[in-house]
Amino acid sequence: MKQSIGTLVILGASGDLSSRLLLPAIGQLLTLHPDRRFRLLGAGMEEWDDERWTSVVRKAFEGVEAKGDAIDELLKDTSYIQADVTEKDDLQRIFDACEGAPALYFALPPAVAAKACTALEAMDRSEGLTLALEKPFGLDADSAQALNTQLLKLVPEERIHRVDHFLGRSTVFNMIGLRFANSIFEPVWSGEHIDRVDIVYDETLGLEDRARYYDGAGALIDMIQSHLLQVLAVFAMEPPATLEAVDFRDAKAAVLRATRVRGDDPATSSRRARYTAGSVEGKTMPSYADEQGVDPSRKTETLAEVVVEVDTWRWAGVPFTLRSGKALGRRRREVVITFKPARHIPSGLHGSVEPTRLRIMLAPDEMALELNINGPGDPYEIDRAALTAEFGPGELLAYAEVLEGILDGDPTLSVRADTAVQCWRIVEPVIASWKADDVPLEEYAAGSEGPADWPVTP
Ligand SMILES: NC(=O)C1=CN([C@@H]2O[C@H](COP(=O)(O)OP(=O)(O)OC[C@H]3O[C@@H](n4cnc5c(N)ncnc54)[C@H](OP(=O)(O)O)[C@@H]3O)[C@@H](O)[C@H]2O)C=CC1
Ligand SMILES: O=C1O[C@H](COP(=O)(O)O)[C@@H](O)[C@H](O)[C@H]1O
Repeated sequence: MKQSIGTLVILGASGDLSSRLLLPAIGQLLTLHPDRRFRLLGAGMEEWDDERWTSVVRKAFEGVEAKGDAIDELLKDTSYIQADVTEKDDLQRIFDACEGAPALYFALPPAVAAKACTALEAMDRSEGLTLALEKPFGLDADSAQALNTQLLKLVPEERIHRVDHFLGRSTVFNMIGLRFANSIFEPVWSGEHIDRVDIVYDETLGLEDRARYYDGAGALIDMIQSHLLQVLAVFAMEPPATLEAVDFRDAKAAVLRATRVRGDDPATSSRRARYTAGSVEGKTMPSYADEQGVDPSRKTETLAEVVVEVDTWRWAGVPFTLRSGKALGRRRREVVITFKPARHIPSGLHGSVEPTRLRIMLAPDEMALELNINGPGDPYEIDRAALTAEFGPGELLAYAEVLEGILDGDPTLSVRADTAVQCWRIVEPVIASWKADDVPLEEYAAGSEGPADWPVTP
């Protein structure tokens, strides 16, 4: 541990991200790594006082059974500052309450985060200030580039963390171990042997009262532009020499620079849909368009699918389908690698032969290698079998992993400035094509697998 941060400040502390993901992660981190100490400040628009804030923190900690001296100390000393974080004077009050070097975690809608940075520009900033910004980083490639430039006026690059919590998920690193620590996978990890790759993140969750943010984002920006492209980058990278920040982030950046919508044709390489009323896991769900705070005329998609290609020697011609949606009937979070058919199957063998598939599941962390084997009974009959393994959960929650990087000033799991811009560059043609209505907004009933006529992902 080489923690340099004395105070962690959550800006937007009364929001969903803070209570549902950040506070539990802090609780877990301090329980498992009790030698860490820092002050926690919450700042938000809500008229909360210290007591109310502490009860929110305590409840989040209870949810992860957080305990120990570090937890008790944090709870004794944490406080809440009611603030409009786009106002200089309010930010000054926050700095005044910090002990040691502060890290500002922007748990804010992206437009508000950008305004807060503008306010920071005009003030004296605390020594050792670190900034952690959530996805989506900026609103498009130009604004992400402008935000990069603006942030550099505030602090040096090594103290800017562009957070993507999928990089803190243990399975994303499991993919690296599986591929590079075994001699059987890396030799077949290319378009020579792989037919297609599907990165799927289907959620049963609906809007969860997040219309204010989500209705302006939709599934493409909320999930594909950030999380799924990061998973793609880790999956498709060239073998890095080390997993140190410089090698790891270079390798990811090279993949994303070579990635573009398949055939440069978003009209044929993307789909979008929105859920109508239905029932998910026994819970009735209203139509997305009728959810509180939604403006149906924005035509926000709740399910998106984009096919991209990675224009490199290794991956030329392999379609990578990225799909994510909400209110679907089945939670499905996996990377599915479909291998090319066997070159020749001796005549005499019968039964249906499907391609070999490797599934890498993202929570629960598991894998399955689906093979054709001669099953029991008739020795000439081909059957299907799956070799399965559990990776086991990582020690830390994804957000705790990411927070540790921020506290220690380790950028390995944070998204590099150029990469954040590349991710927008990849999806921008899709956004433009959807805006022009070149791709119809289809519908699916909440609780279904998506529009009935969409091809099923393997
Ligand atoms: N929620 C999630 O599951 C995840 C969210 N994220 C990202 O986190 C960010 C925040 O999302 P989320 O928490 O869901 O959004 P919410 O709308 O729930 O929270 C945003 C918070 O910011 C506060 N806020 C808005 N403007 C200001 C301001 N000027 N000064 C101080 N506080 C302000 C809001 O207060 P008020 O309500 O009073 O206006 C609210 O408490 C987004 O970028 C999102 O992409 C990333 C991963 C997961
Ligand atoms: O960033 C986000 O991620 C979550 C999905 O991640 P998980 O780790 O909570 O499964 C998604 O529900 C949310 O819409 C999005 O903003």
